[in-house]
Amino acid sequence: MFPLRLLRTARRVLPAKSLSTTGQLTDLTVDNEGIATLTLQRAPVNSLNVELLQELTTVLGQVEKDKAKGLVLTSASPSVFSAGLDITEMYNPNVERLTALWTSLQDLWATLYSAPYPTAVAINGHAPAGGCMMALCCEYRTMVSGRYTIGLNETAVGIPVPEWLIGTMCKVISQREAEVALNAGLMFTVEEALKVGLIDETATDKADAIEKSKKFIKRFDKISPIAHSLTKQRFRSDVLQPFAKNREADLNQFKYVVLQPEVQELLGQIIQKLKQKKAAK
Ligand SMILES: CCCCCCCCCC/C=C/CC(=O)SCCNC(=O)CCNC(=O)[C@H](O)C(C)(C)COP(=O)(O)OP(=O)(O)OC[C@H]1O[C@@H](n2cnc3c(N)ncnc32)[C@H](O)[C@@H]1OP(=O)(O)O
Repeated sequence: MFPLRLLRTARRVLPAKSLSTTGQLTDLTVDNEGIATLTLQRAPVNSLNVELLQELTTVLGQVEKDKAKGLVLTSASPSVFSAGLDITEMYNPNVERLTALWTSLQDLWATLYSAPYPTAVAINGHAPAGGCMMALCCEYRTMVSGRYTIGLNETAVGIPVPEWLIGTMCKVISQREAEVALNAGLMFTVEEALKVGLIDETATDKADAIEKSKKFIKRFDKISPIAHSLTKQRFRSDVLQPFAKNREADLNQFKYVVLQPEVQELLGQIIQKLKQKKAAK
């Protein structure tokens, strides 16, 4: 049996104002054609803390409930799509908050990856780690050309990449390219990302990236929502199903790894480096 939420029967085209909301950390607008644009706006770099993760998952639920035609994800920052998990949430953490951080990340991944509506991302800047994760969940990736990087650099910050994220990456680029990149925490330039298929096309600026993303969503105008959502589900179920069974173990592994003294030391060094970089600007 398929989960009920995947049986998406109809898309509604509502006037822009009826669906738009502005949270503290995100902004949701819906255009006249019913395409939702969700903008990350946690300055300065959209790092994912508990509140942003939870707000994103709530807004995605709203997009589904309101039967938007599709979703474009982007960022309000001029140069960063998202810097990934908020590193300060993992450094000397309160264990309850660390649990909430990982559970909220799991919820966001599962909700976005299994979204029954078409999804595209306009990556308008750097997208390391959790930023890349959100982009990988979408069905189409457009990235603004420039000196930006994208990739899963978790190992570089001391975090082993979980199986569900490896699975998500291997659905997009070849297993060989993924293994080489993830084992060493390598980041891709925009050109490299295009070459390996991590992004689908480049854009000249954010407006162009959003336009290209919307063009992708419009491909589904003549496709039955049930046909789309169930086919998408079938492509992704081999990653989603084991994840659902192993959530608790995944959480425990994350907490165990993050609380190791050597990982704490590494996270402290990264925070220091980011501070020094800022001071040198
Ligand atoms: C087996 C199971 C267990 C394992 C589970 C792991 C699974 C992984 C799944 C997904 C999760 C991933 C983990 C992560 O996401 S870790 C985060 C990794 N992120 C990074 O390494 C990015 C670090 N940041 C940068 O490289 C750069 O900031 C940037 C994004 C390239 C932007 O550069 P820019 O020059 O524009 O900006 P600054 O560097 O000056 O930064 C501006 C301020 O923002 C602060 N900052 C930056 N990044 C973060 C961050 N990730 N968290 C918190 N804060 C961040 C920076 O310190 C500056 O702050 P300031 O203004 O107060 O000085």
